[in-house]
Amino acid sequence: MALPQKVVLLCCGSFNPITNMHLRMFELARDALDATGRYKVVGGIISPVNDAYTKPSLVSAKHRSTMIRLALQTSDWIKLDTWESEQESWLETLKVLKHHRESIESAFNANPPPDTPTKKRKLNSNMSPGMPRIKLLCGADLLSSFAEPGLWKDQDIEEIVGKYGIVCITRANAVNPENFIYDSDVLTLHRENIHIVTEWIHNEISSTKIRRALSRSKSIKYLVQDPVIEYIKENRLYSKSTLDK
Ligand SMILES: Nc1ncnc2c1ncn2[C@@H]1O[C@H](COP(=O)(O)OP(=O)(O)OP(=O)(O)O)[C@@H](O)[C@H]1O
Ligand SMILES: NC(=O)c1ccc[n+]([C@@H]2O[C@H](COP(=O)(O)O)[C@@H](O)[C@H]2O)c1
Repeated sequence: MALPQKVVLLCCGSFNPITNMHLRMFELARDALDATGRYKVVGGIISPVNDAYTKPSLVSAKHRSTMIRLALQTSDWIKLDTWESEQESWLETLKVLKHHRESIESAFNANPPPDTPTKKRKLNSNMSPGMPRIKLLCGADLLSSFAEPGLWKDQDIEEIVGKYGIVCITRANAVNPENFIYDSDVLTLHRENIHIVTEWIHNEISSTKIRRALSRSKSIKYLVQDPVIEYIKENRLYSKSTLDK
């Protein structure tokens, strides 16, 4: 039987702030992919969006990254990567995927596992059987944003789904990903590259609701990691007065 394909999951987003659901997405995705026997998830990357994304109430990437780092203290396989947020401007998600693919390939080629045949090492790195592949991890709302006019380039969607693949977690109040894929020719064409993972423990955790609770001085305990809550308090993030500014 063929060895499972190694996979690194990349989740791009605002993380404003990071919630327990962001962390749970990685666990759900790893369980589901590993269970297929075709994949083995070997890593996870969280890439906070650049400040130039200019979403209302987006706190600085410095704060968002620090909160991610604090939240990841309990994970031994998900890592923060600040490359995207350190760029001069906002970057399309396809470019972020490409950057991480290239980093994984150069790390692999610099230090290939001892059992990789020398010939394979010299070939196009994608050909190496042990080379981890990167997939985009997202919620169903991000998948459905593909249909928002002008938001994503058609060729970016085609390359993301055709060349990389998507792991999509179902989300309360978001579209049913199966229906959404059916409505799209390009997503249907690459259906085998889209892994839908059902979150059976329905919840409505979102960063928007966390910010709203904070602005009303309501507790967010058990929805966000404790060190993140401490950091938010210390830096007075998302209070009514700071959000109004
Ligand atoms: N509860 C959730 N269920 C499934 N996916 C989620 C959930 N929360 C966030 N995600 C996914 O995590 C990724 C990053 O999300 P993001 O940081 O934009 O969080 P968000 O909660 O959607 O933010 P906001 O409420 O500020 O728009 C996206 O792909 C999003 O779909
Ligand atoms: N064209 C694109 O590549 C494109 C468009 C919209 C959002 N995104 C990304 O999606 C992620 C989530 O964005 P939201 O927080 O707006 O849901 C961000 O990382 C953002 O950069 C990418």
